[in-house]
Amino acid sequence: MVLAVVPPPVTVRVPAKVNLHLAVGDVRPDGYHDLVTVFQALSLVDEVTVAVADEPGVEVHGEGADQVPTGASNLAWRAVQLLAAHVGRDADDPKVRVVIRKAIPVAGGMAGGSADAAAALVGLSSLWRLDISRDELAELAGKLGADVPFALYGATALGTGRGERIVPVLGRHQFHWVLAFDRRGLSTPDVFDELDRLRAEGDPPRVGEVEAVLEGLSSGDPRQLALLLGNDLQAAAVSLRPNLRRTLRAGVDAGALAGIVSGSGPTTAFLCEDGDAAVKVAAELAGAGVCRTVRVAHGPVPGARVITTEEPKPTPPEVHA
Ligand SMILES: C[C@](O)(CO)[C@H](O)COP(=O)(O)OP(=O)(O)OC[C@H]1O[C@@H](n2ccc(N)nc2=O)[C@H](O)[C@@H]1O
Ligand SMILES: Nc1ncnc2c1ncn2[C@@H]1O[C@H](COP(=O)(O)OP(=O)(O)OP(=O)(O)O)[C@@H](O)[C@H]1O
Repeated sequence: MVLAVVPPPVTVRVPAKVNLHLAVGDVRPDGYHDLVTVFQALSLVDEVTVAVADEPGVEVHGEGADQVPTGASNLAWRAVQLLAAHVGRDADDPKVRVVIRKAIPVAGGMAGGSADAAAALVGLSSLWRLDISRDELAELAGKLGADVPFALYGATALGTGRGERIVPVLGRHQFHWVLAFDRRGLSTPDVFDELDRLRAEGDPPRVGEVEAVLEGLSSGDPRQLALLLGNDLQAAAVSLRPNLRRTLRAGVDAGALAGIVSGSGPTTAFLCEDGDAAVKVAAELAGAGVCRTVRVAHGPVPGARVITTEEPKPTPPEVHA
């Protein structure tokens, strides 16, 4: 008699991102925009478990779970199907169950869905014992979305092309952040469309050169980096959500060194002097009543990686506004 050994489930922890610098070029014929961006992975993480199962599907728990599709459009499920097809398995019946525990806000500009997709790729590579390099996974990741490759690598990185071409940025310094979640999400294509509209009408501000940001990062001085943070999508996000202006002001009034919209928003990210300052800014911002929830995080942290079940999940202090 031959007994089939079912491999144990694999859990992957994967970070959210903030763009320290996001320069957006003109719209391309394929509808995308060329970007030059600096990503940083933060200690705000989703956890994704993949397991062999007769009943395939996706389960979502945690932050914003009710807004996440559990069918074929879930980005983690699309990752399962893409990897299955790539290695010659049955993509329509991959015999996998995916459980997502979310802490990254949905449609928040922090690449939450992209993170889950990257985690599914890493988790399945381990579950199926695939001999596949991170660079080969990154190729597949880029097909799922512009932000997915970065979630594989984490840390701090320069992104070009649609944002999917990643080069690591070396650095030993930790930075401390406060994140303000807005009451509702924003659609990424809507924010890019709004930027095109604003540019057709006038000349919204553009960020400076990326080199200065890379120097600010290597100095390790949050005061220097704070002066260099910039996001071309910020004007568009604020145009669609004028309340973000008040949130950005409230964070700086609370003592943050600088505040920016994270990616396409509406999450706002505040760089702080150190960990203690971040806790103080978070408490004050929560009291200002300008957002739904406030979190403290630090970065850079590693990209998607398999964790052992003993490893406790970091629980960033949560302050309800
Ligand atoms: C805003 C950022 O988060 C910054 O890192 C990303 O550019 C967005 O990355 P993403 O959500 O992974 O984006 P995708 O899922 O690939 O694309 C969603 C939509 O965003 C717009 N999009 C995205 C990336 C890019 N370089 N140009 C774009 O115009 C396009 O309308 C695209 O159809
Ligand atoms: N696993 C997932 N987690 C979150 N959203 C998902 C997922 N799969 C599909 N979605 C859909 O994708 C949409 C965008 O979600 P996501 O949280 O990735 O946005 P985002 O963080 O703003 O993305 P980005 O920063 O990459 O532009 C959601 O509104 C949701 O309907």
